[in-house]
Amino acid sequence: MFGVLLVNLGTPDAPDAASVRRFLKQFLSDPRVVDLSPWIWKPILNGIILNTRPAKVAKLYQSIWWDEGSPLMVISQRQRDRLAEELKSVCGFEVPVELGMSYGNPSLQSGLEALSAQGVDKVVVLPLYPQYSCSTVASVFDGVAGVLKDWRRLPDWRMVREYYRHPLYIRALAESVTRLWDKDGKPDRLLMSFHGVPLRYVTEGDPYQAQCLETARLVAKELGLGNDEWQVCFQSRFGKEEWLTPYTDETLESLPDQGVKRVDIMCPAFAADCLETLEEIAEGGQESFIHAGGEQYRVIPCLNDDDAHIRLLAELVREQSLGWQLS
Ligand SMILES: C=CC1=C(C)c2cc3[nH]c(cc4nc(cc5[nH]c(cc1n2)c(C)c5CCC(=O)O)C(CCC(=O)O)=C4C)c(C)c3C=C
Ligand SMILES: [Fe+2]
Ligand SMILES: [Fe+2]
Repeated sequence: MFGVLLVNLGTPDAPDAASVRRFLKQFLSDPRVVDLSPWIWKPILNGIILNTRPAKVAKLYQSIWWDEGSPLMVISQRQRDRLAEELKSVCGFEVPVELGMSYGNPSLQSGLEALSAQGVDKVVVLPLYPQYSCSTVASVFDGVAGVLKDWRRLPDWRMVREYYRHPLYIRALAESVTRLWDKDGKPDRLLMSFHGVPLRYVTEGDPYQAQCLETARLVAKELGLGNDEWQVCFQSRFGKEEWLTPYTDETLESLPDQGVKRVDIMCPAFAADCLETLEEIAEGGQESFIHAGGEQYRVIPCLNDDDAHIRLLAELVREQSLGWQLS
């Protein structure tokens, strides 16, 4: 029987310093995320970051936390449930879909074990990262392989590596924009803000930046935008190294002086709204832009559990499972 492991990054169990610390420790100890030599990185992580950052970041999580839990978790659960419904109606039989997070709970291990317990021996692993990066998708690969290395009977498994130019993805993003524009009009500029990575990862071969630029170009084309009507930037810089530029915060601060007073911003690298979109972009970004003289700042939600997004995810599963005898 075939099933789906839906994967995202993960999030703390609660918006308090202890939970955030536990989450950050696991996340930031992954050499795919921070690739510095452990001799250099471990003392910085354990001595400085894990002593200062959790309390600060816990406050940020508190500002976006929902009654049901962390937005990323709540939305991921809805995506899981809706994808299972969609696959049932497309395939005509039940397809188990489980959630597994790269860091925190539910883990990749619990997701894979839950699938196995339902008799699944063919697994499509679907990381919810449209653009491939070594810091995200490759870490999912490591995580899944790390679980399976202890199993006697391996499932057949395939992983969606990327979907940055899938027509259904591009269309879903474009429709999320036109929904706003048809109702409330166009801005001066559409910003597409992608999560950043250290520039060095890209110079060493990570195709992430090129894939982000291609996603943005295709969305702009789908929307029929001229060159001065849209722009790409990169958010969530971490640490001292140079990351992909232009940085989102600096871009927002510079636009009003260039006469761009009304901005719409979307985050195509995030399949679900989370701390990085609800706090950094929706709260922090708005403040930077208005403070710099901007007049109108609108945030376009992530695709979350939109119908068009769920149809895309089902199609990715279908394409990945072609050639399997499904039942
Ligand atoms: C340390 C380096 C980091 C890299 C490289 C990185 C890449 C990366 N991350 C996402 C998606 C998400 N990141 C999220 C939170 C988050 N990211 C980092 C650091 C790196 N990310 C940190 C330290 C944190 C935690 C918060 C903080 O301390 O600032 C999240 C949100 C999780 C949530 O709970 O809401 C997501 C999603 C992508 C797509 C990516 C590379 C392409
Ligand atoms: Fe991140
Ligand atoms: Fe951040």
